[in-house]
Amino acid sequence: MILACAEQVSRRYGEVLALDRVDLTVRAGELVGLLGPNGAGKSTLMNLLVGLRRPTAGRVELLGGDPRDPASRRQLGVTPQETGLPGTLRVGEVVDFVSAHYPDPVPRGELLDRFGLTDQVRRQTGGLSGGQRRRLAVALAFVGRPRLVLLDEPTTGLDVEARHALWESIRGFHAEGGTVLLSSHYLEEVEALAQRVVVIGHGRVLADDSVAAIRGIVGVRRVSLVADDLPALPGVVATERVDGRFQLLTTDADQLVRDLVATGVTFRDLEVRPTSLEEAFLAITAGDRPAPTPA
Ligand SMILES: Nc1ncnc2c1ncn2[C@@H]1O[C@H](COP(=O)(O)OP(=O)(O)OP(=O)(O)O)[C@@H](O)[C@H]1O
Repeated sequence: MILACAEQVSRRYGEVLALDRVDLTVRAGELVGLLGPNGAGKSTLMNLLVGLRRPTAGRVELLGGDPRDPASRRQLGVTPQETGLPGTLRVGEVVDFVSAHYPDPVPRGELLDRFGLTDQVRRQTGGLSGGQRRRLAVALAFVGRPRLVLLDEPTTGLDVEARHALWESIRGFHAEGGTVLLSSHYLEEVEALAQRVVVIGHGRVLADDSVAAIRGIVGVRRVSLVADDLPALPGVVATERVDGRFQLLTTDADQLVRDLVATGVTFRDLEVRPTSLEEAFLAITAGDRPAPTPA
């Protein structure tokens, strides 16, 4: 059963095409990661799916209806990227306020316990640490026992321990049958939680596949060196020459370096480093673009 979908959705903000003919389907019971660099269009897609904005073109559906219709959002839980909590209200009061909107909310104690906020129940939200505030914002998405939860970069600003605790809560919800769409910059986070990853870059869906398949793509390394010329080498996904340095992208840097040495070509100043997510995807998607002319 499909709980959320976007079909050929585009969204324009003036001159900026934030989403370009995006297709996405989230089925009941899935935990889907939306992965992409800054400005890729993740938040825009989430905002369309929850009815905060309208697509410029294409169609979005949420829980069988139009997301802009409040009835479609009754079984939805959301944590947007930025949340404002009333600073003078206590944590317990905020939870009670949100709970009051639902017929069968998760009991306050249980919710706070699940999100590690039990000791903060009497604290004013204005006095919480950034991480505690974020945990509360995420917890509120779960109050109404939603069928589907959309979390926009839920662990931003959390330290490692808090991040892992939050992952546990999200996993717990999913294990009980809940459906989750969560966005992240971090492959590590998506890997820890999701089975399926949708990669977005420059407003387009670049990949929609299993975590393992995406891992393979993002495992690209950048081997860079200075040389007068280089022969063609196996396993190179993309080659660039910038300021006299060759930049080779490959999924097996060790083998590439062995092959390079075997060619006998003279080179110096060898560097091997991981590519950023953005670089990796640019490289993959630039596959059919001609390499830049040597400087
Ligand atoms: N309200 C807006 N007005 C104008 N441009 C916008 C607006 N919201 C988003 N954009 C632009 O749309 C593009 C996609 O932004 P979006 O926030 O959806 O990306 P994102 O993947 O969520 O990024 P981040 O990871 O930085 O949150 C960006 O170029 C952004 O500047």
